[in-house]
Amino acid sequence: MDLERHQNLHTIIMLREVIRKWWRAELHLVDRNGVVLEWQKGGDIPPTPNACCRLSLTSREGLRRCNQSVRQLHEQFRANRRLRRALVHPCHLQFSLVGAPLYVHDEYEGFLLVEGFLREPLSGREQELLKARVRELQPGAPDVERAVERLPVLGDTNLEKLSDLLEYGASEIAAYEAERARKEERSIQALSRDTGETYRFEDIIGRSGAMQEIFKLLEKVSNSEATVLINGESGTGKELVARAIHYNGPRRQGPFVVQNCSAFNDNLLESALFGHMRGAFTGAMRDKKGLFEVADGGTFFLDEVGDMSPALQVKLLRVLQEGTFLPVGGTHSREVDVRVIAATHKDLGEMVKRGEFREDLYYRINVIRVHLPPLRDRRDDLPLLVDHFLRKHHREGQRARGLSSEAMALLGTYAWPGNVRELENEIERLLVLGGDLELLPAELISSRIRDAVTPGGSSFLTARATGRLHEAVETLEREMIHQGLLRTGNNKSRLARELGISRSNLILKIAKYGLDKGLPPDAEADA
Ligand SMILES: Nc1ncnc2c1ncn2[C@@H]1O[C@H](COP(=O)(O)OP(=O)(O)OP(=O)(O)O)[C@@H](O)[C@H]1O
Repeated sequence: MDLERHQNLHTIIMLREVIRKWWRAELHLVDRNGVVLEWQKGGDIPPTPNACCRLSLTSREGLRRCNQSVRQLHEQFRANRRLRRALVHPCHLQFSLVGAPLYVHDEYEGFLLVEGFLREPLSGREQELLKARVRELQPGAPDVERAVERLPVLGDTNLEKLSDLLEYGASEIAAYEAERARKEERSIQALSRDTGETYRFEDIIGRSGAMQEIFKLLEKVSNSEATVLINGESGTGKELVARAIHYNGPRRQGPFVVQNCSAFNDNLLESALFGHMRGAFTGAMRDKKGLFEVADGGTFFLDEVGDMSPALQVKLLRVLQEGTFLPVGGTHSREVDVRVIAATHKDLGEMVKRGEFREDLYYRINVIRVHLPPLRDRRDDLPLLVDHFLRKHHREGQRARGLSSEAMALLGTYAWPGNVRELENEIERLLVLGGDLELLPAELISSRIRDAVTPGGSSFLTARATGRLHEAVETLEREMIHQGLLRTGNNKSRLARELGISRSNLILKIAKYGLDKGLPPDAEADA
């Protein structure tokens, strides 16, 4: 357990300040072995507000005695797992310690400690005795008189408050660690999905006839080593399908490498694909591996293969036929074992006819063809995809269960030029804007989409004549409040008067619809 990290938690920093200010005492974290984190640093002990403790801790013998007291308290906690409340323990020099045990995932991890306070004021004689003992530890120390005069004294009530604060600090650390574990678990899951499971066929969503045909084909394709050509408009899921083929096939343990052939100019693309030798061109300071070598033993997804220059088409053909290539500036060819999956939104057959794409390469990569239909041709898949993306981009604690029937109808009418990617982005945006709404209303859909479906856009709200009445009423209510907040500059009293409802009712509705984000401050409330 990294207690250093806990030192910097906001709660712990605040607690430390409060304890210093109210009781002139110091908060420490003690680890599961009973070691005070800050006292480990040898002579580098941070200044504690209690000057007597400071003098004691900076002497070897004083530090030993303090450590001993801390260890005794630690032993009590360790020996009894049922002790979950703060305990007070005597220290030397007539001081006391208080500690609250820290349990993370039900394991004892140490305790929060405050040292250096008296339980009762000292009599004159006791003060003299204390001064003498401090001087024994630190002969010649100045200001011992003053240090003893300013000692913090904590009666029962104060000690109770301090104990509560320490227990609160311990519970905050435990909550922080629980949240961290949850996050780690989530990112491990995400990582493991990323290395295979995400790309199961189940993650390709679609039940339309066209998609059913594709699934059948993918089952066969994955188990083979054949080169695949995926055809489809941008955003139809070409890369998703390529990954699924790789991660469901015999090369799943090997790398999956992606390169978009339209992203670079010819020279850069050649060097990216095949690598280069040092000095091959200005700026080539050292040998560099190409992506074909990186993909050795795995799959190389070449996106937009139709944008490759004729010179590179020749090189690609050679890798496909012989498994060899020459790095830029190289004299010896290299050998690789790579499965190629190529993709394009262009009609390669037509390009061959026009002489823009090599015929031999076309036949070499077109062994198996997968055609991904655009979203507008498989609208049956829309509800499934919407549902999938709502789940994919749902944030913890968010209420959104779905889209209102009106919103769904709107999406169903749109032409989706950007295909599934555009739909995914739209759902992600709706989830952000929808705040805590259970059903995401049509009014939140991008104006680009609304205008395309119902030119003029805003007529959508008034034109509505179907669907559930309570949904329609909620949509209208939300819209009126939203517009009103913008119009009045978040003046809730004025808006409540305009709407004919009480201010508190308005505030409740604003919270219900998640409209309180991004508005200017309510000047009246501030006043
Ligand atoms: N059938 C599908 N099921 C689930 N998600 C999909 C589907 N099709 C596409 N997506 C999602 O849409 C987004 C775009 O998909 P992808 O990048 O695979 O498309 P592409 O055809 O390769 O696009 P481009 O040609 O622009 O590179 C990704 O987030 C992908 O997960």
